[in-house]
Amino acid sequence: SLEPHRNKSDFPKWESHTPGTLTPVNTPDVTVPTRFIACVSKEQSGKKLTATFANLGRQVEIVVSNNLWAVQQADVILLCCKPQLAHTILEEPGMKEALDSKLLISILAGVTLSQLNEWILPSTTVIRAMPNTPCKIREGMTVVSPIPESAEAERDTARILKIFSSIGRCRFLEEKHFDACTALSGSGPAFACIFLEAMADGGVMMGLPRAEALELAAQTLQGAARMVLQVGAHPAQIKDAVTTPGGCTIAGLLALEDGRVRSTIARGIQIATERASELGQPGKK
Ligand SMILES: NC(=O)C1=CN([C@@H]2O[C@H](COP(=O)(O)OP(=O)(O)OC[C@H]3O[C@@H](n4cnc5c(N)ncnc54)[C@H](OP(=O)(O)O)[C@@H]3O)[C@@H](O)[C@H]2O)C=CC1
Ligand SMILES: O=C(O)[C@@H]1CCC=N1
Repeated sequence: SLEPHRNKSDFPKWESHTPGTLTPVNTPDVTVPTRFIACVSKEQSGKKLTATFANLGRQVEIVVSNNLWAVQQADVILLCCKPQLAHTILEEPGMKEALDSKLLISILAGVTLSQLNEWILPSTTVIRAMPNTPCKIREGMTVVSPIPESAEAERDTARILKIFSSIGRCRFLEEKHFDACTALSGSGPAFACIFLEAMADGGVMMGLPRAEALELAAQTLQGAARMVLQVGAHPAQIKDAVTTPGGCTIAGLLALEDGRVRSTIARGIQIATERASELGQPGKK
């Protein structure tokens, strides 16, 4: 059994919106997008995306080098370019007007709301979102900045939840936390995969075939993570429940601690946060 490490009242309350949170309704829902347009700058990228969406059986219009036209067609615009390109794209002649009274969602690391607001009209609602790559399999984690108060706030909230809770968990957090979120959940899949690969390498070192070692490592990390998210167990409880006195788990844990595994991982998040804060900032590469 999992012995309690903390008071019940201390347990984290998962307030994220998850797939399935939003129940389908019979009446047509204006917050559900019905038309999708994807913009790229290179012909080659356009061809690649056309093939990708055709394989997925998805109806997406691909537009090459014509962002203005695409924005004119849209109610909700997702800005997904490299951080240093935002300024150029948003300041294209006619873009401000095309964005007038619309919802602009930026997933750009580092680029602040105050920067974005300088490049658009006050009538455009702009929010930040920080998704991660597991969104591709609807297991993403997206953090969204608070919706500014306005007459359209309720509709915008519904639209945002429709988009991001359909591809994983989605929660609102103040913008001041965005660089840390960028590091923790945005870059996190890369950090988790380093750990996953290292676990598999250990198995291979001890004679396990590579494919099986990877499967064991991936399912074990997924299982442990789900115990935290679904059961509400504290990570320390999960650790202690596996750790037989004098057994092999404690032997492995001590070897990991000798390698300063915790501070190394936590410092990785710290450094990535610091780097995220530089992205898209003037004078920084
Ligand atoms: N990678 C991740 O896990 C995450 C990334 N982000 C953020 O997402 C953004 C994109 O990152 P990433 O996906 O890695 O970058 P990519 O370079 O893979 O994607 C950028 C996309 O923008 C398109 N693009 C570039 N210039 C223009 C332009 N002038 N007009 C229209 N489209 C253009 C590119 O098309 P083309 O090839 O034709 O130029 C490409 O499809 C960054 O701001 C990053 O901070 C946020 C969360 C997670
Ligand atoms: O590495 C990056 O800059 C982006 C932001 C979050 C994940 N990847």
